[in-house]
Amino acid sequence: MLEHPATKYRRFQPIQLNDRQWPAKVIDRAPIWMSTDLRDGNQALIDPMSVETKMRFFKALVEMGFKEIEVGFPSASETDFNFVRRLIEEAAIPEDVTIEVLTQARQDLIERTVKSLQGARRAIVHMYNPTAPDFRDIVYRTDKAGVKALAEQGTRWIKQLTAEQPDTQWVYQYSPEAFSSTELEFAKEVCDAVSAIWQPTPERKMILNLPATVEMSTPNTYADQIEWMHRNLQRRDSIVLSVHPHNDRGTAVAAAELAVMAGADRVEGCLFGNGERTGNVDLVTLALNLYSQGIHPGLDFSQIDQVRQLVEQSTKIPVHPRHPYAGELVFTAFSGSHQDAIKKGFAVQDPQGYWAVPYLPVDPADLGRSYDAVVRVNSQSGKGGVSFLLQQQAGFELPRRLQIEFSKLVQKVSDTTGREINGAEIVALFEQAYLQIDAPYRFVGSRVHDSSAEQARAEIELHYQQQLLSVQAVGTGPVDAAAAALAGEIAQPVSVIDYHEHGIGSGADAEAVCYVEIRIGDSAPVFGVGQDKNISRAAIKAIINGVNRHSNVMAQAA
Ligand SMILES: CC(=O)SCCNC(=O)CCNC(=O)[C@H](O)C(C)(C)COP(=O)(O)OP(=O)(O)OC[C@H]1O[C@@H](n2cnc3c(N)ncnc32)[C@H](O)[C@@H]1OP(=O)(O)O
Ligand SMILES: CC(C)C(=O)C(=O)O
Repeated sequence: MLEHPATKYRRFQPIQLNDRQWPAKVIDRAPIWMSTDLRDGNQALIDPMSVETKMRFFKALVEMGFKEIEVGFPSASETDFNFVRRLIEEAAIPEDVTIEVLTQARQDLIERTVKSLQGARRAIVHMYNPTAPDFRDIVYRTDKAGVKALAEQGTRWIKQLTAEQPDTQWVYQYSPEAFSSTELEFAKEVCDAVSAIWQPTPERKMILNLPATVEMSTPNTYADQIEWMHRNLQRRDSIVLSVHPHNDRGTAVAAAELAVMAGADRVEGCLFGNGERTGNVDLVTLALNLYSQGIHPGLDFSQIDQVRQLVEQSTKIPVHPRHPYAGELVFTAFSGSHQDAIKKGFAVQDPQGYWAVPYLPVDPADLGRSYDAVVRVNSQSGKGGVSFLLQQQAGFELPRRLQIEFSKLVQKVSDTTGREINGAEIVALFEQAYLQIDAPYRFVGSRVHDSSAEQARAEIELHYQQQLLSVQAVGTGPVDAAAAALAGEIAQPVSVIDYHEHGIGSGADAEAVCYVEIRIGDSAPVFGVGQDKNISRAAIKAIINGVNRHSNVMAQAA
């Protein structure tokens, strides 16, 4: 890299628009969307789409709700020409959808373009020519007058040729290519000259599309340019003002949003930002940004994974796992504090109320994404994530101190293996550590007699060192009685510090789970967990489990 990049790169000059209005504007409805996936997106692919792929993509765009779809550049290739013909001949274009095609301002190309549209009910013919100084000097070796004359001439050709096919309802779109690096006064002069020839009316509007063909400035500058055109263009009431941002600086979404605040009625772009170089503006992000503000975008992304698959298969370009709203990882938290907040958010989320789950800007379910991937556990995770998965996968709702203890175990495994621990593995670890412990004592059976409101007698049968034992005691309830019975057996006091229970499942499959924290003698407290269809048996199993775990800890320490 250069030490002094200013010797090579010129700074983009800001626009003098001191009374700009757009910063105070709020977007309160969706713009008109135009998908150019099948044109700008397609022209940027290593392998452009076949007719079949385009057809599948077109149908999916229609299902998503797009009403304007640029389907190709029919004068460029047989594939594009044939695709347009097929759409028309197979009547594949719904009544409320308008197809659009692109052409250069060249007579032969315009003729072929208009020909491709024969029989269309309604069509947008989109003509472009570059207007910026670099293009004038380097590519066209002409001056402003030459560029303007080309735009005017091309418009006349289109007007004349489309008039010969009066059964089609024609809409004309003009783009001063490289608008955002064109002198504003000159861009307006060319656009005004074009609209003067086409003569749009408020009832039969034309589209003026102002592209950031290469994104050159911060989005506020693009917004200034759009507001200036919006305020100064002639025949504004007969014009649909459209924007077409590219993403060279990575700010196309912001540029499009500010441009809508600045007066744009319409946005052209591609799904997930496919398109030339760094891509066109991403229409999925734009639409879902609106959705997350409570504004319906008029596009349906309720099966976002299917949309992503369609785009990946058609373009052969993967969508980044961190792509807003659609990436594989964007509704996933690995880190402990995020998981903790998400878990608490889900616990209090009112299904009918405003969405307020921390770290999740929208409800994944609205986009057809499951909650399964919301929390994933690795060495960066804490108790919140571990207990969330344990609850989600197996229904266990651990008390807080047990969450802390168990998450340390999971973290140790994750640290040692150096990888993610999935939900099934977490459940297996939990069962191994807390449920599948039946030595030295194995529960065989139990009976609890409530002798009075304050007293219960627990009789417990146990298997111990290949013998069947029977222990019994009286306590204030089944838990207290079971603790006393086990205390007698191991000849040490067993005190219950904490007790929790809950149900898992429903109907005939319902089970109770009990968690006890017990202290045996003066040693450190241990947890015991018991699960059974009968709640008293679940509590007794939890005490036995705690005694076993204590005994195993002591054996390991010895
Ligand atoms: C910003 C954008 O995305 S614009 C869309 C770009 N998309 C595409 O180019 C994809 C489809 N294009 C193609 O397949 C080809 O370019 C074709 C078939 C349309 C034309 O191919 P060719 O005739 O071989 O010419 P090529 O594309 O090289 O065009 C260059 C010539 O067209 C002229 N030209 C380029 N754009 C335009 C335009 N918008 N209006 C008028 N003339 C133009 C150039 O000045 C150049 O003229 P020259 O030969 O006199 O120097
Ligand atoms: C044809 C125009 C709108 C274009 O694709 C661009 O400028 O990027």
